[in-house]
Amino acid sequence: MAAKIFIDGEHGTTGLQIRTRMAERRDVELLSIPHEERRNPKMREDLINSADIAILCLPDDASREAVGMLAGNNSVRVIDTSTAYRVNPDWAYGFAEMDKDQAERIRGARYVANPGCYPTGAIGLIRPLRAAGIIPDSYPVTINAVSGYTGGGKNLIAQMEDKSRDDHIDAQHFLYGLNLAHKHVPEMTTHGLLPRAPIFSPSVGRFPQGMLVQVPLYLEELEGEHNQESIHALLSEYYAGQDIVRVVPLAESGSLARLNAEELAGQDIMKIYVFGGGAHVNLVAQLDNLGKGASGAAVQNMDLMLSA
Ligand SMILES: NC(=O)C1=CN([C@@H]2O[C@H](COP(=O)(O)OP(=O)(O)OC[C@H]3O[C@@H](n4cnc5c(N)ncnc54)[C@H](OP(=O)(O)O)[C@@H]3O)[C@@H](O)[C@H]2O)C=CC1
Ligand SMILES: CC(=O)N[C@@H](CCC(=O)OP(=O)(O)O)C(=O)O
Repeated sequence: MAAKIFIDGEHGTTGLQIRTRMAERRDVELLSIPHEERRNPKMREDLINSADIAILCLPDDASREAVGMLAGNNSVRVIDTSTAYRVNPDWAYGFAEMDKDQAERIRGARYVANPGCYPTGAIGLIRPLRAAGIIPDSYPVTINAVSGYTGGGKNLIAQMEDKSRDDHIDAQHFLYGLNLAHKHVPEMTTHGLLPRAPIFSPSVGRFPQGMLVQVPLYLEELEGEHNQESIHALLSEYYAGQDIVRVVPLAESGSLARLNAEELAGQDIMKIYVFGGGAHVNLVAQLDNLGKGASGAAVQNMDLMLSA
C-alpha cells in the first residue's frame, strides 16, 4: 500500500520542491491541502493525523504548532525542515552521511530534523576532521558562505524579484547575519562537534538556487602533520561507499580557476573540494540550497524512513 505523506507548507518554496520530486512516484500517496486553506488549523490537524509521514515545511513556530497537533497520536512520523528541532536530542538529525550510523538512526526514527542548507555544507566539512581529532578544541573555526536567494523562502524571493516592493533588494550580492548570531550557529556547533561556536558569515547572491560554504584552515594549527593530500584522503575515506556527498579528486579541483555557486542547482548531491596547498587549505562544499540543503534531503530522509 502506498505510504500517505502530508507536506504541511506544500505551497511554500521547500514544500513545492518536495512535491515536485514526488510527482511521478507510485509508492507514496500525497495528501494535499488546497492553497486557500493552507493556514486552516483544523484541516491541517486532520491531514497531519491521517499521514504515515508528515513533512513540515513551515516557519519554526508553525512547525512547533504542527507537532503539537500530534498529541495523543503515536504513529505519525515527522520530518521537520525548520530550525525548531535540529539540536533536540529526541530528534534524529537528518544528515545521513554525517557519520556511519546516521542513516540507520534516521531509518528507525519517529522524529527527524532536516538540516539547514548552510549547516549541511559546514558540518559536511568540519565533522570528519573533528571526529578524527585533527581540528583541535582550540582552533578558531570560521565559515563563510553564499546562498541562492530562494534560501530565504517566499519573502526573500519576492524582495529580490519584485522591483515594485518598498523593501525590494537591488544588490547583486549582500552579506547578512552581521551580528554573527545566525540561527544556524547552534546546529553547526552541535553536529560539527565543535566545543565553541564558529564565526559564521552568510551572504546571498542574485541567483535563485545554489550554495558555496567555505571553511579555510591553517595546516600548522591542526593536530599532527597535515597537507592538502592528507586532508583530502581523510575526507575521501570518510565519504566512501555512498554517492550523495562526493569528494572531488585533487587532480580535478587543482585544474579549476573558478568555482560556480550555481553548479549543482537542481541536483540533490553535495560536492566537497579541498583547495589550497602550502600552508593553508580551503575546504569548500557546493550544493543546491533547495536540494541537499532542503527538499532533496527531506525526500532522502523520507525514503530512509519508508525503508524501515
Ligand atoms: N528555502 C530554503 O532553502 C530552506 C528552507 N528551510 C526551512 O524550510 C521551512 C520552509 O521554508 P521555505 O519553504 O523557504 O518558506 P516559504 O516562506 O517559501 O514557505 C512557507 C510556507 O508555510 C506557510 N505557512 C506559514 N505559516 C503557516 C502557518 N502558521 N500555518 C500553515 N502554513 C503556514 C506559508 O504560507 P503563506 O503562503 O501564507 O506565507 C508558506 O506556504 C522553514 O523553516 C525554512 O527555514 C530549510 C532549508 C533550506
Ligand atoms: C538565504 C537565506 O535567507 N537563508 C536562510 C536559511 C535557509 C535555511 O537553511 O533554512 P532554515 O535553517 O531556516 O531551515 C536564512 O539565512 O535564514
